[in-house]
Amino acid sequence: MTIRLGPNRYGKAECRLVTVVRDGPRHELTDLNVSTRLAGRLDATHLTGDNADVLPTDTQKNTVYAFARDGFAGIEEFGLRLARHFVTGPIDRAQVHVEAYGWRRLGGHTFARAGDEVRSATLTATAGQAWAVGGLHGLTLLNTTGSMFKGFPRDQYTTLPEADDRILATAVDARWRFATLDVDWNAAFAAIREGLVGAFTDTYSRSLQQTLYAMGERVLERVPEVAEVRLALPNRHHFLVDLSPFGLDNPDAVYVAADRPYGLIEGTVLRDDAPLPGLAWDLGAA
Ligand SMILES: O=c1[nH]c(=O)c2[nH]c(=O)[nH]c2[nH]1
Repeated sequence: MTIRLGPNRYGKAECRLVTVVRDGPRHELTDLNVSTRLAGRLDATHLTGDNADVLPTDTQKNTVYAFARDGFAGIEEFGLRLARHFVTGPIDRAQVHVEAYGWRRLGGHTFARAGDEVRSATLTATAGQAWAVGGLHGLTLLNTTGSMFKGFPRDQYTTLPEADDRILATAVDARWRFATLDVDWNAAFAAIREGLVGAFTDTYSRSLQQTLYAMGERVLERVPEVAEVRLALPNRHHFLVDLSPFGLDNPDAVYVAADRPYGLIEGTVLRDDAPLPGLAWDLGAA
């Protein structure tokens, strides 16, 4: 029997980091969660415990804080700078994942945490190349009309009535791959978010699948730097309550907001001429 070391990587997970830019009375706040992952020639530490090639995860954490000292032009730029820094010597691949929690401004120096919405960025570097993936998670959207679901096959297990007008709700989980690193990151994020929300709002939806495609398509139409959009949209079902036991009708007024189970609609929308993803999505095996 032969046993060998398979794919491996290591890093510091979830470095929580808040930055304040104090240019005048109007302060800027960022609230981040940064994770690092390094991979390369790391056989020795696993096989013999020789740590000569192991940059401590504690050092990685300190580097994250030090690199934040002078601010950054978007979390993508911050992650890219860090990922490139970590690629040296035996480390031939590095990935930095940054999550940014939203804060709503209440005043010059006062903020309120803004819901569950999270912006993310995953930056991957090798010695010669780098890739950027952005993301938006936990943005819950709901249309009270403009959505139907009908024409589906029926068999002996089908109970779902056809819906001409239903509530459509989802919590957007989107990631997109940039074709280039020459990007105005914050402007791109704003345009992408607007594209996702705009397409959800505007699309007369015959299925959440159709809405998913429209959302990805809108991003690709509006933001030329994006090559590919991956979406996972939970269908947050809202079922009409049967009020007939109480002698009442229900003119599309009262719904149960179901928790589980939920439909999960997933899909990728991409350009025909999208460059190959390389390590953008996955740091990969050695
Ligand atoms: O938009 C929808 N897509 C489905 O695939 C599906 N399946 C289901 O039960 N309801 C819905 N709604």
